Amino acid sequence: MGDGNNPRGGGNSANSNSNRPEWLQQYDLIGKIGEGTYGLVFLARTKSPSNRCKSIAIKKFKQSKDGDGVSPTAIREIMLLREISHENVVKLVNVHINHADMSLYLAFDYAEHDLYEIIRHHRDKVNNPINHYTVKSLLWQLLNGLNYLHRIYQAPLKPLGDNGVVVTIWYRAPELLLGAKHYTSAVDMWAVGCIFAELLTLKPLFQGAEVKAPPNPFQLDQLDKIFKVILGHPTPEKWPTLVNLPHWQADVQNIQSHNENPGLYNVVHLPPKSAAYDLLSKMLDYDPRKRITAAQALEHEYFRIEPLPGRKYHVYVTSMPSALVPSQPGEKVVNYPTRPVDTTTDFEGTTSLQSSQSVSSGNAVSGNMTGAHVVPNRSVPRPMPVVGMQRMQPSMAAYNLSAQAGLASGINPGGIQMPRGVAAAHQQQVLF
Ligand SMILES: Nc1ncnc2c1ncn2[C@@H]1O[C@H](COP(=O)(O)OP(=O)(O)OP(=O)(O)O)[C@@H](O)[C@H]1O
Repeated sequence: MGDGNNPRGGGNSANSNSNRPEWLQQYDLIGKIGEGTYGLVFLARTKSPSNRCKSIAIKKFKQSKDGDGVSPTAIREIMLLREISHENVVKLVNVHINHADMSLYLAFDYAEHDLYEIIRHHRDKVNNPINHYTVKSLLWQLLNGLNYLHRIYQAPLKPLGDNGVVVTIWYRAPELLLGAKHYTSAVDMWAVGCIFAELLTLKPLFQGAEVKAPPNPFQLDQLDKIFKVILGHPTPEKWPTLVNLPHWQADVQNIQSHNENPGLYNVVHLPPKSAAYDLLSKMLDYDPRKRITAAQALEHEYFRIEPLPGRKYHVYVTSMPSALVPSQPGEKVVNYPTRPVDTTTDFEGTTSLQSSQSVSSGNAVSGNMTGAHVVPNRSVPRPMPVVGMQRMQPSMAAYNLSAQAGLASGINPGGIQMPRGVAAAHQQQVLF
């Protein structure tokens, strides 16, 4: 891409003869690093003299379904992201529209690691739990970013779409599984609780099997895992609004047939009187109205006792984020793997016929190559996408609230030229 013709500037593209827009020339494309619901994500390096070799994550949005310009989803995300500035939330640094085909590219600060890789490293490679300081630091940073987003994006909360599916099933709050119609900040806190437990045990806490068709929020196996395996089934005494949830009424027999549970503390191997367990159980309170908020969680005793959490992702010591620096002198430094990069895929998602190779993103700046391997296919659910010790994507609630708030007050998303069809789509968004 560097020469405006070749997407990688290194001559190894499958698509070297396509016409590249001028803005692409400020980057060297390294390769594909991920794929989400809304498009592909690439690692690139800036080429400007002041910013030489700064790693950037470029997210290319899929075209809207009708092929009619930039999708309302993308516009919503940009509007939200432009307002966000927080040390624990990944930063949007640039927005580009390729006018030839109206494709949209968002450039973010690059997050070197993610929780999935850290957990996998401990589980599969080193066979050791993550140290308490790191768990606490990751959790604190996650809560700090989330608290910022929840402060910014408050009620009214976004009604869910028809099938209500918004969060990877393993991290989905019970009220959503039982058919709640609104996405709330309490939903995020449930997911944080699940992630906290997973950081402690290196295993997803509630690993239900998802039934995808027909689309339905009611996921019996997931509810089973929560009610039967870990927490016991909820009662209207403890959760009064439970009886109003559509699937509680409809499937009450099915749900209530389970009684036994081993106790959460046994599963996460925490003393029941510990501060860590107290915080975890408050994040996993069935009643969303009683569930601890991000602000309350940050004030919890767990974060006031030793080891105190490392709070800033951008303070690097021996080129590692502070959360990953061991707390005790003499404690072993863990060299976490950096994000794998598929150097064979270009911005069009076209895979070259060249042999597949992977660049350690951590070494990308110095140009080092590692051995050949491709980006692992993460077909199973993984820790909620909002998470990353360096990276946090806003919650869906935040996205949608931003869209509503922004549109209601007439905010233009950063002077972006609106392609055909976007204005009409905007109008539709404010109607729900
Ligand atoms: N700023 C970033 N730095 C490093 N990697 C990133 C960054 N943004 C995204 N990625 C990688 O790209 C993947 C896809 O990101 P994307 O934001 O498109 O989707 P997601 O949030 O993972 O999932 P979904 O959008 O489906 O909820 C991520 O899982 C991550 O591996």
